[in-house]
Amino acid sequence: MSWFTDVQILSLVFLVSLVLVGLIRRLVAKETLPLPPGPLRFPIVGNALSMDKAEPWNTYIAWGVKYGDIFSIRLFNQDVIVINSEEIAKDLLEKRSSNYSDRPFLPTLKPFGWDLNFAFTPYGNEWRLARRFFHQSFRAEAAPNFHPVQMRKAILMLHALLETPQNFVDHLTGFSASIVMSTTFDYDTKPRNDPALDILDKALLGLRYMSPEATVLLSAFPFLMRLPGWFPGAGVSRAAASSLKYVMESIEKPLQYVQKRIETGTGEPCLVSDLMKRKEYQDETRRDEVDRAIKQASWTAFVGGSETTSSVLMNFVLAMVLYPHVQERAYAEIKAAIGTSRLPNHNDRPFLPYIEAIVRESMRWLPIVPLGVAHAATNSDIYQGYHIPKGATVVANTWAMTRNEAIYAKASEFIPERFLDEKGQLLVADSPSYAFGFGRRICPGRYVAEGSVWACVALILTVFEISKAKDAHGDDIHFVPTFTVGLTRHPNTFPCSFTPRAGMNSDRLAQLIAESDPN
Ligand code: HEM
Repeated sequence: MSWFTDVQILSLVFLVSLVLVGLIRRLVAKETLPLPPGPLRFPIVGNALSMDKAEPWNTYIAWGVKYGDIFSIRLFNQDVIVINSEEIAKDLLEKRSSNYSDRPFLPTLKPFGWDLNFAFTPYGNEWRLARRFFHQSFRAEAAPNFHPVQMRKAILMLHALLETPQNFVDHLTGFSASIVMSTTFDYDTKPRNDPALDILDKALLGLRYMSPEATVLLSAFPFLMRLPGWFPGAGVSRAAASSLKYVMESIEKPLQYVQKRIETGTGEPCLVSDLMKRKEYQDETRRDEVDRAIKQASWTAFVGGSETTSSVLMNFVLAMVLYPHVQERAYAEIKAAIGTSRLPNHNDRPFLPYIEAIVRESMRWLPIVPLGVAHAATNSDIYQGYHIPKGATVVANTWAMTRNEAIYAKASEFIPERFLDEKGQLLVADSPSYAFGFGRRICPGRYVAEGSVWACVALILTVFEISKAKDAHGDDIHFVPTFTVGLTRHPNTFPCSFTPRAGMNSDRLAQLIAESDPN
């Protein structure tokens, strides 16, 4: 007896044909649809030579005005889709995140040792495991666990600022790194010349080679990466060799430190010790995979947590120098909400909306990752009638989003009031989340980052007035801010003065600390 009747077989064939025809049509349509519009491409180089090398986001804004909020360019052999609006970024990177969570290939990644940073790992199982390990310590619900260490380190930073205010950059970077070192490795950094941070500083030099814009030439001519160090023009391969050495050192040494403390039973819980005690780590068959994921989770926390937080804090200090009136309103709010007999802590956060607005504006005003971290399309796609090719690099231009005058009037100015209503209350619950990226790749360190920035901003505003530094004649030193170049951006050091508020000195600070809740 036959299982199917002829009619059923015919219907099945018909259905399968329909699906196949549909698929072929879609494929053909995708291939024949145009790419998003964009500037004229030159042979071989495409648009690579038409961009502002130091600040490509400005070129992207100018092209966006001409071609729209989504446009395409070509950098040598790479299609790049640039998005200048938050709405389109959300449409693609969030609503279609299963297709837009990959990372573009960077020829520098492995040679520089940066493949152990899971922020650049391709979308897949390796990335999933490292992100899951990271998430267990840094997820939103765990953020309050960081409050005591954030306050402790912020208070140490106040002492350091009282002692040597001229070294404020060191104190801000030291504060940011010490929080991550403590929570990731249970390691207390030294106030000066900490060996772990010194090595990290050297390893971080490789970060400037980790963006599609910075590596266009190397993607097109990979042999440049393989030139021997002595060869003229082999700067990149020399930089790669040095980066690899420091990256490996900055990964291995802290892990050995934790391992030793576990063996001697002396350590406090931290991300790495928790991970090393997991069942997966004990499973010999998975040891290599889990070992690598621990390295990725901890090194990415180390890297992601140090430079980012301190960059936002540098923006904050610069804003206080250039917009001094903001401090008066902030201090008045602190005095009115909690008085002058103790320091603010995270429990006061809901009652200090202006401080919150300053934190948000410090992230928006000069975004520290102006082009985010580039995503890549896993498969080809159609959006607004345009073809987005498989493998295309997708860049969300955060800088452009912060400069949207329809949302942020006088966008290039530092105006915390833009986040408040006429009664001084916060307009929306969240900060501009696009500063932390999009979709499945959104920054998983954002909760701890916001808590650290908040602690530092609130405490500095309570204890100090920040102003322009004075020259020998007592006149203000004027300066034009300059900024670092690379994937992340923050002000280079600038002259400024931290003056303790009336009656503030080490004794008074000690008294305030004694009266304060450590959380
Ligand atoms: C205010 C400070 C920070 C800003 C503005 C920031 C911003 C970003 C951005 C834009 C991305 C790329 C997101 C995307 O691909 O769409 C990112 C990724 C990431 N950030 Fe942050 N970040 C900050 C602080 C931190 C901190 C403190 C940590 C660690 C404790 C951290 C860890 C990471 C990690 C692990 C990734 C990679 C995520 C992935 O690829 O799956 N970040 N961050």
